[in-house]
Amino acid sequence: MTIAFSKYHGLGNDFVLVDNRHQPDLILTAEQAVKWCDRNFGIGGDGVIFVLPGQQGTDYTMRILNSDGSEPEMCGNGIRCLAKFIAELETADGVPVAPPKAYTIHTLAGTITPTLQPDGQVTVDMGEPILMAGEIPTTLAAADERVISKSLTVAQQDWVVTCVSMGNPHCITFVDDADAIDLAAIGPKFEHHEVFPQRTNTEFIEVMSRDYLKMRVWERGAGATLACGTGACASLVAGVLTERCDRTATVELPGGPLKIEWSAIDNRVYMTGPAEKVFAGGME
Ligand SMILES: N[C@@H](CCC[C@H](N)C(=O)O)C(=O)O
Repeated sequence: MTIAFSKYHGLGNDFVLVDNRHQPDLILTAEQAVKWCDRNFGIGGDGVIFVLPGQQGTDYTMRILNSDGSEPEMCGNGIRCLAKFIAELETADGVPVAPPKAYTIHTLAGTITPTLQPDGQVTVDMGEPILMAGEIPTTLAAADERVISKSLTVAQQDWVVTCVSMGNPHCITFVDDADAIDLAAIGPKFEHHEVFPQRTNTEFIEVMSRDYLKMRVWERGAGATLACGTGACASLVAGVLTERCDRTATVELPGGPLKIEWSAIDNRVYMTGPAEKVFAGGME
């Protein structure tokens, strides 16, 4: 059977999008998703994203499989791509889509709301950051304590880390030179460290100014990627918690910049950035 797909990316964090609206179960297995994501033998991507019927009163449900087949709770760049994909599907169904247009999306991290903007960007209400160690999860502190500037030894080096969940776990470390980090060598050691029972995404952040952060990321289940939306949000939160940056900042990733705000009014994090369609096709 041939399954139709569309390929999108958000700042080079690339995904294969699948229309799964007609049934509640995923139409691909984790093994198929791994093959589809293969850059030599498949379509190529950091993950496969499925749009399913809404749950609990939401418009739609998003599920995602990382390129290693594991299922994360949320994906920031992916949900911007998903919003554009939904607009594509609705337009094909004859439903008019006029930005600004918001969709409520059920995810494993709760309800997330992306809004298509008239300029083509997508703003996402990413919800409130989760700061308690037990909920991130990490054993770096007691379950009901925050993990702010804690020492962690990884690969015989001492690091100072702050941990934040945006529905998925992030370990943030501030460094003098983000470009000097050997991601392929150190990233897996953070990802699989015993203090992260569900593994972790890791962000290496260089503070350029109070409103400009430079970030490189090693993603759980996907490795080094060109951008990570939840990671950019978590890093901004970590920057505020450690008094390194303002509540609104640009986070520069290898794939380009994201605008991030952690609102002092409602405690929610807002992310704005692009999402682009690359091509469409069919896969066995
Ligand atoms: N790239 C994504 C995050 C995707 C999930 C991540 N690899 C995980 O396992 O938590 C983003 O833009 O947020």
